[in-house]
Amino acid sequence: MARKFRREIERERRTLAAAWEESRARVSRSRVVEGCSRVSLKKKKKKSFYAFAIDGAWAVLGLMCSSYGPRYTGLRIPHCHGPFAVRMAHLSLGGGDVNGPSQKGKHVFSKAEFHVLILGVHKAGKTTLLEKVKSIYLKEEGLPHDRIVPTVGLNIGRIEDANVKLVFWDLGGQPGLRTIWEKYYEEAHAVIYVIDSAAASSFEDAKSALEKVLHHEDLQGAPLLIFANKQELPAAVTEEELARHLHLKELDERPYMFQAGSAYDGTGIKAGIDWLVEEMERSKRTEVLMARTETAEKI
Ligand SMILES: Nc1nc2c(ncn2[C@@H]2O[C@H](COP(=O)(O)OP(=O)(O)OP(=O)(O)O)[C@@H](O)[C@H]2O)c(=O)[nH]1
Ligand SMILES: [Mg+2]
Repeated sequence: MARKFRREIERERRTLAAAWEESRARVSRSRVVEGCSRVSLKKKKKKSFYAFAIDGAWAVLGLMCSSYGPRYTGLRIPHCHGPFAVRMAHLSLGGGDVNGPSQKGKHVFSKAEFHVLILGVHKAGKTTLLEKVKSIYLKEEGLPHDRIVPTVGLNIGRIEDANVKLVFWDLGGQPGLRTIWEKYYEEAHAVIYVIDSAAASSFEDAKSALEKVLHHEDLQGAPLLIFANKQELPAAVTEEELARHLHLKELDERPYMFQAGSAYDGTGIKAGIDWLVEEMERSKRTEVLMARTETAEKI
């Protein structure tokens, strides 16, 4: 009886000891888990601190590049202004994608792409101009003049400047083809309107076609470069004379420039494109088109 009683006490003691061991193991296991979570919490805090610091740096850089930077610091960062800066500040201040800083970097460093429409009446020299633009910027031979035929569809040219990508759309200028022009207006950031400065007989047609372009609501605010082409010909009028001939009233509402030049020898092309790029970079229209593209990308 006493032996039986002792065995029961022994069993009870072992059960209690096992329970005690189990509870100790559970506590230490939870400590290990807790320890882990503390470490990952620390890491998380560190990570979010770095993310915050990087975001802050982007914000400062963005604001420095915007119009506020030069105003308050007297420093202007070259080639870093206009919508590019606004975009940088916007992205860095949380307006960008939800995919984190790496995505922001991707957007900030990718070049802005602008679409430029090349319009004008037939034989003004649009396609020859596009070929010259490609040969100047891409440093490769364009099509020889005698192989350029009247345009029926669309010629596309892509070039990259130091800061931007430019996509040119060259359309046919024959009267029956001009109805196609407006299909491209909505997506265009700017227009190059080419005129044969040596063909006075075509000025009236060039003027009325240009007036229609300027009246179209899909092209509101688009910067306009009027390229007075074929300047190397003796009969060519200067850009001032051409401006007098055209006498365009609607021009006051948009950024515009008359540029004399030649698609044959390349004069005036770089100056014209430099002006156009600057105008596109600061244009309200560019901001609107960019916002529209971003929205479309998100959908
Ligand atoms: N002298 C001279 N001729 C030019 C110049 N640019 C173009 N041409 C000539 O003008 C003619 C018409 O040139 P295109 O480039 O085909 O004109 P376009 O405006 O594209 O004509 P469409 O496609 O019909 O609308 C061609 O014979 C060209 O060689 C230039 O700067 N100087
Ligand atoms: Mg053509």
